[in-house]
Amino acid sequence: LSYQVPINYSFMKDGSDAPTESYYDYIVVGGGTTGIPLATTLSWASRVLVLERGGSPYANSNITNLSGFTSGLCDPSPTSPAQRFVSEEGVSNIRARVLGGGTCINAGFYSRASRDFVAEVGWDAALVNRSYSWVEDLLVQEPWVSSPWQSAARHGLVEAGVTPDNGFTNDHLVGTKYSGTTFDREGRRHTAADLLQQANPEGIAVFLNSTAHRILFTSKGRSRPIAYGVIFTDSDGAEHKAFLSNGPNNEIVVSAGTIGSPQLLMLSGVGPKDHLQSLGIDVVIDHPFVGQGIFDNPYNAIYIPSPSPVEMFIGQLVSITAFDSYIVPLAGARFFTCPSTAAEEAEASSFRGGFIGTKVGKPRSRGHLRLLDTNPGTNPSVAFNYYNEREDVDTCVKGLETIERVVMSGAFSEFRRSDASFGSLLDGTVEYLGIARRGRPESYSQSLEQYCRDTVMPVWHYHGSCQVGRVVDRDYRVLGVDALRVLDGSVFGASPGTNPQATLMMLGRYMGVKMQAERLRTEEAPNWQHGGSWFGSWDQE
Ligand SMILES: Cc1cc2nc3c(=O)[nH]c(=O)nc-3n(C[C@H](O)[C@H](O)[C@H](O)COP(=O)(O)OP(=O)(O)OC[C@H]3O[C@@H](n4cnc5c(N)ncnc54)[C@H](O)[C@@H]3O)c2cc1C
Repeated sequence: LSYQVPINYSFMKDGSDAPTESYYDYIVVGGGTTGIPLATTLSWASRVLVLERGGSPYANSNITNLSGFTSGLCDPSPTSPAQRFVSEEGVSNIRARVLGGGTCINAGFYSRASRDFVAEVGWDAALVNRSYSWVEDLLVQEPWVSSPWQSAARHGLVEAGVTPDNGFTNDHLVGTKYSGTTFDREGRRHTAADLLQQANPEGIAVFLNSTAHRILFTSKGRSRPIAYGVIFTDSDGAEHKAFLSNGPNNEIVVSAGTIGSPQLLMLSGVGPKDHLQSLGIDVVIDHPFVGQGIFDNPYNAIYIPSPSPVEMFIGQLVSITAFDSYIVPLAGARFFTCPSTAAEEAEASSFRGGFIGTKVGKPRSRGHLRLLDTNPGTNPSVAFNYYNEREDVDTCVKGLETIERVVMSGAFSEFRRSDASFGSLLDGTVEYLGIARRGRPESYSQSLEQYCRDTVMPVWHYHGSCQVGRVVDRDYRVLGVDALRVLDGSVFGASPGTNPQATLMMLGRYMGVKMQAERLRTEEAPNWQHGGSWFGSWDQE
């Protein structure tokens, strides 16, 4: 792959250049982590349209360079690739809005799902391995030891008992490990959008700044509704319609992410009947579980000011404990808060220190998502119900106890002030995060449970709003309707055991291979003959 920026794919256009009406074999809504490898793969035997509400990642240095990571997350503009939302419990969160989706704004940590997870969801293990390898060959870099802080954290984790030391592996293993990263040694980010270099340019169209408003269904002469098109608007607000060509295998695939996919289903009349009717949405099918059961991995970090300078470090080192928590060190930048004054900016640039956080690996707490209005640009209202379940709190507390052993280890002593007790670090983190202290304990060291609840933040790995068995079947087809699938992080009923980007890119490739094989089995030749396509008009340019 080439990593020159900006990449201008011949098939990537602004939505304002889209025809008013056009026809495809597949319409993929959401050019993100899962949607791009899917569309890229399908483009070799079909005509595929990708609709992405965000812009191109290639001209934005906050995306393309590691040094822009925190600035990118703090960009509050209406077109920011990192769209913010606040959950019903008041916890600030982020969703992607850019071609490449979450891979353009994430921390780059790359780790395969556990073998148990692959077996539980019933995937073909050989194809899973081939699909992971496809992604890894194209995007994933081996980690490297870049700083003494990183090295001290690693040895501290082993000293704290998170063993064995597994060295470098992309596999999900209990112990401490380095994993792959989508940043290279020059700090350049490699994203799912780069996978489009593998697409067949004749078989794919990508429209940017194109927001899907509604999936069109018909029940005419049928026992159940079938999806046949998508209405979308470009950045000027002009409306376009994309339709499926005739063909038994042609489908719409919603890959708009854990927030965007249930939102689009509901806007299209697929969701809990009472909720849709309360917003005046015509019900296509009563689907009570759309948006229900959403979850996020709660994460609690501890800020450790350092007496020595610290280089920026994210997303390569992790400890996976036997009690299913993830201990994640990050350093060298002011993570988790966005400077809003000149003084805070100055402080951010002179930042010295790091964070060690604990994430509940398999959260039990479940929440819900509901629409606030019928505008696809409005963030739905989401409750994750962090720490509603006792087991999640217990896992957090055990994680904090592990972090205490890391911070107080001999290996880590160079990066901890000599007078710092664990309790003072907990209280210092509460100050750093700007949490009001009314009703809080004298010191959080006396109540780790309360620390878990008071300082919970997301680690942006939410899933579960269109779960297999409740909203989609095991092939990700939406139950009760035809020609419609959902494929992205929303379909998981449980966490893949690790950070999801590896498994979602793998899943896009995996399903692309399977869907293409199904098509080729039932058709004699690639389906190039359908009428009314945009290909004609582009060929004339
Ligand atoms: C800040 C941050 C850090 C993270 N760090 C890591 C990490 O280090 N490692 C890791 O493995 N994971 C990480 N993650 C999580 C991971 O990136 C996400 O889980 C993953 O990218 C989600 O993939 P997806 O395909 O479900 O959705 P996305 O990649 O979000 O794709 C959905 C796409 O659909 C588009 N869309 C939505 N609605 C519409 C619509 N109506 N019309 C058209 N387009 C639409 C969106 O703009 C988006 O591009 C992180 C996430 C964030 C936000």
